[in-house]
Amino acid sequence: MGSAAGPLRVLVDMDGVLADFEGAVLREFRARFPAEPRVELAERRGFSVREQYRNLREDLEAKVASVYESPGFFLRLDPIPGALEAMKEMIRMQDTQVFICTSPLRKYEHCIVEKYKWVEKHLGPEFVERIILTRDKTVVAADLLFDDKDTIQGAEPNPSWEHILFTCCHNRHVQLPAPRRRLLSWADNWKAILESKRRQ
Ligand SMILES: Nc1ncnc2c1ncn2[C@H]1C[C@H](O)[C@@H](COP(=O)(O)O)O1
Ligand SMILES: [Mg+2]
Repeated sequence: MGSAAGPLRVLVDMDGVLADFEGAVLREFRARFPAEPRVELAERRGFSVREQYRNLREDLEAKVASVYESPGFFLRLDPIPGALEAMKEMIRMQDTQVFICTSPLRKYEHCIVEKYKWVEKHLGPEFVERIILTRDKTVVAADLLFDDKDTIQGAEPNPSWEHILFTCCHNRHVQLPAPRRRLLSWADNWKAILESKRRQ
């Protein structure tokens, strides 16, 4: 893929990259369970918010899950700063195909429809056409995947994309081995990452 074989194909994850999942979990957990201990964003470690709450106290796992499994949770997520502007710019770039690649919760009742509604509300119908919903991102063919999950595994042991780790509260302490790359935020130079991939 890339310049020799056609347009650059870019996958952009949703939770933690376009939509502020972590901020909303903490805000809504605090509102629903004000007397319970919680994990502040500065203390988050590891992708699974559920696992960290379980380690804090076993019964908190179900409580935190009930927050993000509630109707309206995914629709209420705030956009990550700069994400909407970057996506609208990226989709207009020449020789570039942009897709939103996101995994639904196993308990998918509200999550799936609300992800579609969120994209329509914040990015518009042209991006709704570009949603890829999958529990396995390794089988999707692309040049780049911007994603906040530090380890992405699935059926394909050698995915075609380069995973760019998007910095989020739970992964900022992860030391990436060379040659893995990060995007620190949407204010960081995402265009340089796209251009570097075109030249490969
Ligand atoms: N940090 C997270 N902890 C638990 N669950 C999470 C977290 N971030 C996202 N999720 C949920 C929400 C999505 O439905 C899936 C996968 O998200 P993705 O950003 O596509 O990896 O898990
Ligand atoms: Mg994510």
